[in-house]
Amino acid sequence: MAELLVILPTRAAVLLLFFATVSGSTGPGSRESRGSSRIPSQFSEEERVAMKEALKGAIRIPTVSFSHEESNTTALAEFGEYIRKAFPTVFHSNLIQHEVVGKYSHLLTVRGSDPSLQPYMLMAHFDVVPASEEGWEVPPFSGLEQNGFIHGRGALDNKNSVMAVLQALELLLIRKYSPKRPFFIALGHDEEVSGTKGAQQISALLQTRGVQLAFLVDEGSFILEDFIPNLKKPFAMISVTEKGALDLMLQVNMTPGHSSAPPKETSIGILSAAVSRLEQTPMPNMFGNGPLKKTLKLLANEFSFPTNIILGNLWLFRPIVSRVMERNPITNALVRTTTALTMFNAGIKVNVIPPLAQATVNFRIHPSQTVHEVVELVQNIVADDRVQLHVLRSFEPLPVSPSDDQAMGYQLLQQTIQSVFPEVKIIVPGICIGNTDTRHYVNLTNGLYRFNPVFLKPQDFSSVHGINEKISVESYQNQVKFIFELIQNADTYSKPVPHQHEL
Ligand SMILES: CCCCCCCC/C=C\CCCCCCCC(=O)N[C@@H](Cc1c[nH]c2ccccc12)C(=O)O
Ligand SMILES: [Zn+2]
Ligand SMILES: [Zn+2]
Repeated sequence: MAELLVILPTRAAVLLLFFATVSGSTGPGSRESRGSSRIPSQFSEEERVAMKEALKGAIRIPTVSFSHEESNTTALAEFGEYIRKAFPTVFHSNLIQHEVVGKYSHLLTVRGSDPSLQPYMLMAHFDVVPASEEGWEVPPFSGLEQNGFIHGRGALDNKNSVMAVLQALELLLIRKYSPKRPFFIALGHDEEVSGTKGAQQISALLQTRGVQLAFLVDEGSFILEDFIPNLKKPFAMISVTEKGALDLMLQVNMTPGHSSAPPKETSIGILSAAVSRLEQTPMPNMFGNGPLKKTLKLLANEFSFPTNIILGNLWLFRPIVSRVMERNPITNALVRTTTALTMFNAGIKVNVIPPLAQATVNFRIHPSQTVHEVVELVQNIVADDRVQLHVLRSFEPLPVSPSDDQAMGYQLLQQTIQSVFPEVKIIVPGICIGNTDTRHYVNLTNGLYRFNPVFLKPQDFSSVHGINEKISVESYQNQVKFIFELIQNADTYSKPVPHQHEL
């Protein structure tokens, strides 16, 4: 029953017709169709060159999201034209319905030859954060290839995924592959400014159509290398949850006056003390709650003595492990709600005691806390009635998606990682410390997975939203290979028989 594509009556006719109709030469019944027989993920030299050139072209379009109100809309529209030209087979296929949503985002509905199978969704976004040329080895929107790397803003976040998904589908269709399981491709244009015009609208549209997804895959985690001292082997982390967020504005209003006779305390002084208290008082360490325990348990075997024993016996060593994790900013973000002072505004003239001081603090909420709990903690830490708190935006941490042997999305990712990256022996569930468009789809599925099939080192992580963002040509080609295999694996997936427990 769960395998059924659930569609509400309103749009049922249109969508069922689209999913079910077998038409043209690419239909599963036709002689030309490859049906769901396995196609090897081998690409010619010409195809490999075309792949990387297509990514370079995508990077050259400066699809920058500056703020909620401001983005480079000319570039966003150009990007839409670009993908249509780069992937003609996808955009002309009668298996695929293409819709532009929220002016610039793209939703592709890929018909499966077996519409009774529950669809899944592949997600990515093509807007990027701004990049000035300062500090870059090559201009950020040049898409230049140097020493085997394609450079530029979006190379890792997240034009690589947009292009890899479309590229893999293009190559499958060229080989006459006809997917069995229906799926969606959702390409957002405003993820960097929270996805309300893109992903949120796509999600609303799919909800009106009554779509329920088996699972979805978005950005948000990688195959990590050198992130943990003493763990030399790379490990794939599939994020099964994501932190919540709270943007809190702290404000102090005081009577303005002449700076020659200042009061004992000013709005700036009061606010500075408040935000300093927040910075100096970290939110509670929540280690031991949530999926991190499973992550560490799976990683434990990969360490040598005594770390393997320590991580394998958290019931005993929990206090030590949680303290060690606090020392590094990334692992610290995994164990608690983080507090980041990101904006501060006050003062109008050098000789005026300012009436107003404002600071904005960005909290990323640990999966075992709520927005309300964090606001209460902030009130207690600030402990000053003169400091007003205004919630600018908030959302709760995302639910934890299943990672057991019955979880189709997780199992498919795991299986595909094992076949495309045989050198990666460790695959663990994890927490995404940043936010993604995934959260707009919580009503559509409980299988929300964040994973990019790309190797990432700490210095690469710094390049995301930083300088010298780049991806190796080999890495990108493997990403295409991964999607190429994932789509086929989704077509041959069968639920494992649950373990029989002996009486
Ligand atoms: C023991 C295990 C060690 C594990 C190490 C973990 C390493 C972390 C590696 C990768 C982390 C990837 C982070 C993904 C970031 C997600 C995308 C992003 O940057 N989003 C932005 C913008 C954004 C999108 N929606 C919202 C909503 C609210 C605020 C901001 C955003 C972001 O999170 O700021
Ligand atoms: Zn991103
Ligand atoms: Zn980003």
